[in-house]
Amino acid sequence: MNKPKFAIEAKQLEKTYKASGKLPAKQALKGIDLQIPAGSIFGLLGPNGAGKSTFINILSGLVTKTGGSASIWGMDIDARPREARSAIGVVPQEINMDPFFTPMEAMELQAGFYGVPKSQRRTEQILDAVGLLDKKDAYVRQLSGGMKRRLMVAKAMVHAPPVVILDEPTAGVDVELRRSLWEYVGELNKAGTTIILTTHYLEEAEELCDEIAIINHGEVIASEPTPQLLKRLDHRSLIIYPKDPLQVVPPALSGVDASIRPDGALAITFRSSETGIGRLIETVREANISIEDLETEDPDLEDVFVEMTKA
Ligand SMILES: Nc1ncnc2c1ncn2[C@@H]1O[C@H](COP(=O)(O)OP(=O)(O)OP(=O)(O)O)[C@@H](O)[C@H]1O
Repeated sequence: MNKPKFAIEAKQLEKTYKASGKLPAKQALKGIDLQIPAGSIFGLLGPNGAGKSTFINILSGLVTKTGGSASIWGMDIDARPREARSAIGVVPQEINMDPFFTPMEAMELQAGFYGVPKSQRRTEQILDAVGLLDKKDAYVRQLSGGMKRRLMVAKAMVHAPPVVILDEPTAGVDVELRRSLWEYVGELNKAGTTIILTTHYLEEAEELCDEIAIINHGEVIASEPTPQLLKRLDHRSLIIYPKDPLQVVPPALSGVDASIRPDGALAITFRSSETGIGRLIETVREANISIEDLETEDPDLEDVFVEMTKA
C-alpha cells in the first residue's frame, strides 16, 4: 500500500442517533472535517459527549454515519469497507476479553478474525514489544489491569495496520505503566504507524501529539499542529517574587493585569504580542518592588481547551 497524504480524512461527517423511547434524536456529529496526516501522532480531544467515540466508531464500522464521507489510508469506507477497515486497529476504551484465554490464544483468535495467514503472524514479536511475552500462557484473568490494557494494544496490532486508534488508553492506568505504554506507542510511530489517540489527559496530548483536534458538541473547533494551537493563546504570565511578599497589588500597578498569589508573589498577565517583558519589569521597579526572582509562564493546552470549549 502506498503511503497516502492522510491516514484519515473526513468530510462533512454526520451522525444523528435516532430517537428511542423517551430519548429524542441526537445529532452527535454535525459535519466533521478532519485531515489526519499519515505518520503523525494525532490527538483527538474533547469533553465528555463531544462525539469522539462516535467518530471512531464510524471509522471502525460499529456505527453507521448519516451523512458525509470518510476514508482510511486513502480508502473510502463506503466504497471499500473491508480494505479501509483492515487499515486500522482500534484499541477500545473498555477492556473486553475472555478471561479464560491466554494472551497467546487471544492474539491468535484475533489474527484469525482478521484473516492473517499463520505464516505471517507475528504474535510473539508483538507480545514481546508490549512486555507480555513471559505471560503468553497465563490466563487473561491472572493479568493486572495494566497488562490487560497492553494486551488490548497488542490485539489491535495483529494485522499490522498502518493506523492505530487508541481510545482513552490510559484511563485508570498507573503512571509507570502509562509511561511504558507511551514508549511503545512512540516506537510504533517511529516505525511508521500513524497513531490517533483520544485522551482527557491534556498534558499527555501536549507532550505526545504532533497535531491536535478539539471536538466540541459534534464539531471540530480546532485542528492544528500542537505548537500552533498553544500559540493561539497569546497571553503569558510574568511571576515576580519580591524580596518582601506582597499582600495587595500596589496602586502604581493599576495599569496592568496583576494579582497576588497565596505565597505573596506578583503575577502579571500580558499579551506577548503587545507588551515586552522588559517594559513590565521596569513598571514593577517603578512601583518600588525589589525583585528577588522572576519567571514566566506560558499557556498550556488546558488553557486553550478551557478557552475554546467555553461557548
Ligand atoms: N447509541 C446512541 N444513541 C443515542 N445517543 C448516543 C448514542 N451514542 C452516543 N450518543 C450521544 O451522542 C453524543 C456523543 O457521544 P460520544 O460517545 O461520541 O462522545 P465522546 O466524545 O466519545 O464522549 P466520551 O469522552 O464520554 O466517550 C452524546 O450526547 C451521547 O449521549
